Amino acid sequence: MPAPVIELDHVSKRYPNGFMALEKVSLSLFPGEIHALLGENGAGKSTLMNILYGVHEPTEGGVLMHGRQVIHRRPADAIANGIGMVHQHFRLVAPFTVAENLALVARGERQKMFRRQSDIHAFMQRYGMDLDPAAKVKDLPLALQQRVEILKALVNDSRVLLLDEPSTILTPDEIGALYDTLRRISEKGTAVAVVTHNVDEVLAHADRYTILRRGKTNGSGLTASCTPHDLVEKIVGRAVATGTRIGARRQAGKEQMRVTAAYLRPASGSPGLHDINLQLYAGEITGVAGVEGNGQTELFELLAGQRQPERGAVTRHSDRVTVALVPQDRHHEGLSLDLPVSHNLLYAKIMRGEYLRWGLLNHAAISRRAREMIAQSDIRTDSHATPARALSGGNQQKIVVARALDAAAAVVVVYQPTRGLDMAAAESVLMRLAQAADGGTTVVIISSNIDELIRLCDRILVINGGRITGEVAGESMTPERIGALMTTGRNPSPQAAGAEYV
Ligand SMILES: Nc1ncnc2c1ncn2[C@@H]1O[C@H](COP(=O)(O)OP(=O)(O)OP(=O)(O)O)[C@@H](O)[C@H]1O
Repeated sequence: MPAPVIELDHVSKRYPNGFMALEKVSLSLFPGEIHALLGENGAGKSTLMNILYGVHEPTEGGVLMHGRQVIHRRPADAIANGIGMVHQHFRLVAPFTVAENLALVARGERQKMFRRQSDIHAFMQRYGMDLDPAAKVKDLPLALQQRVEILKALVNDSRVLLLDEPSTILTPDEIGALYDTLRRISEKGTAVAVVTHNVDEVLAHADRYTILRRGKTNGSGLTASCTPHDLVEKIVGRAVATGTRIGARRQAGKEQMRVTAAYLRPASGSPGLHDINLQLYAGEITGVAGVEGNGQTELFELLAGQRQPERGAVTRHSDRVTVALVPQDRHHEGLSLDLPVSHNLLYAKIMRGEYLRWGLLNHAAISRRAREMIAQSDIRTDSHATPARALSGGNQQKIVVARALDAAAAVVVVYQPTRGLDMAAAESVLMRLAQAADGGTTVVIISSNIDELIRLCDRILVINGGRITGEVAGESMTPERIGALMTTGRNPSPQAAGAEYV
């Protein structure tokens, strides 16, 4: 077996607040291999990646490259040593072209090279990618923006490529294509490490895995010798039942909200919305499936009341119909990162004056309720007083979902509610949405995760190019049927049951 390119040798990381996020973790990344890093929310995956990439320094232990100890005090040190990283939130300059984005990060002589179209093509083709160097990043779909991020990470001849949850924004086909690209990259001798929560993806595409649990290694080895069951048990410490229907099919109650012939003009990066008609009923879960960027954000904004249609209308049954939201961009819209977990959980209620006593904030009541919500949603935090910024991405997501479900709103609109959550947390969020609907709440779930929609929803609308291209319910909710509507806007066969709009 070849020698590892990079190793972590008994690395521990204690954050300034005293929290021990990693404890004596060792890991080796080999050239030519795809290594999956798994673990529940808060297990320490991002901390580990950030140590490899020079964002954090280990408190104890060392980082070795080609067997020699290196010290990365900042990402620039790691980049200079041939480490590239693709972050979950892309760091591209959207109005710039693909070529300009690559040239921006190129160092030394390579800068010149990234100004010549022919050289850029040759560079991309090395990894089997064929993007238009003159395309503006903002006009590319997310899956292609991700390719630009990968190329950016490779521009300076990286020998190590790190990717933080790259598959969460992709459809199943796009995930396959991503791993084809990663395989080509690894075959060139680069060591690839991917953080993911998706066990099936790991078994299908990765060579080796490491599982973190509460900051410690809880298993590692070759994927060829393990089953999904083995991995799940090591990740969450118990078996998790996934794949079965969540809740019985529900009977729709009274109409709560209606969208009539809504239209939004297409804009750069947005297909707009065209003739959207939708009725939402109490006690029903409506799914909206689609490849990202097909009008989901715009539909969310209409339902949230953040935007008015240019034609058509969005009406609520009465003024008493309130809407709670789980937004797409939880960092900017969902959380105040510097406020404590407790205030983030109860933000809307605090703002409405529900936690005032004698005109002052009732901190005891806020803490009490926050602690209950933290326990109920299994939010992993030192304390309710910890700033939201110090929580792992998945635990931040749990705060946003817990707050939306605590609002007792008539309608809850959630955007990718389980993105970035581990299997156990994802199951718990889906169960809680089901319980809310069983209790009479109207739930709308916008997601590109077809399996999750089929398990949870009573009916699923498919959105493509800003239009609703079909609606399926009951037995017609199959991945094939929905997948076909998502990508082509057509039912796979004319005999298939269910409505289709053209
Ligand atoms: N800056 C910080 N200060 C204090 N604690 C932190 C800080 N960053 C992370 N932590 C804590 O360290 C632990 C590990 O966090 P990390 O982000 O590495 O987890 P993760 O495995 O990537 O989780 P997720 O899947 O939710 O993204 C968490 O409990 C988190 O609250």
